[in-house]
Amino acid sequence: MIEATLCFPMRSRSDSAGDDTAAETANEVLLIEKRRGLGEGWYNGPGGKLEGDETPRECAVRETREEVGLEIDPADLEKAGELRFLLDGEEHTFCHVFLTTAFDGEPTASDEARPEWVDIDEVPYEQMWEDDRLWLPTVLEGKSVRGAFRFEGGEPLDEAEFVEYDLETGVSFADGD
Ligand SMILES: Nc1nc2c([nH]c(=O)n2[C@H]2C[C@H](O)[C@@H](COP(=O)(O)OP(=O)(O)OP(=O)(O)O)O2)c(=O)[nH]1
Repeated sequence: MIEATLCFPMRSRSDSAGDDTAAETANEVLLIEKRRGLGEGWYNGPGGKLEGDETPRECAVRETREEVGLEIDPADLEKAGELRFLLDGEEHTFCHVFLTTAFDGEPTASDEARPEWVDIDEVPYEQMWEDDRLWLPTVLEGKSVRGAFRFEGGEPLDEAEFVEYDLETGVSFADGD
């Protein structure tokens, strides 16, 4: 099973750079248009698969740096979700979702990603993974989620059919990840 992360930097519209604005007042989220790999051509948060023995937080920090050039202190990531993606009845990917309002730098495009600040009421769900509309609005409101999403039809996951899901909100997570 693949272990992966997603990171959603947030800011309030009036900010020109990241600061420690409370998540409750943030009304824009940094999405990327993914330029290659799984989910190519769709919007998502920065993120990717864990490498070596890194923790999910370390992975989210590294992927956000590599994809859009923002620097984040791992302690400033707020765990917001745990998502299980199942393909044809088998565990395929376990994804840790983080939010942050504290980061340094300006989002910059890379080979992998084109970053774009988006109003949280204008997230382009029609150009995203089909399940995202079910859990991302809750996450962007500052509530935690735990979900399982079933796909069928074989690899790759982004061409499989999304068939059903379970979702809990307002959950808590074990320390450390
Ligand atoms: N928003 C969202 N993200 C998803 C879903 N399913 C899924 O795997 N992801 C995320 C988890 C990872 O952050 C990302 C896939 O990892 P990745 O970006 O490293 O994949 P890749 O094939 O490009 O891998 P790589 O060659 O760059 O290592 O997609 C989904 O249903 N919704």
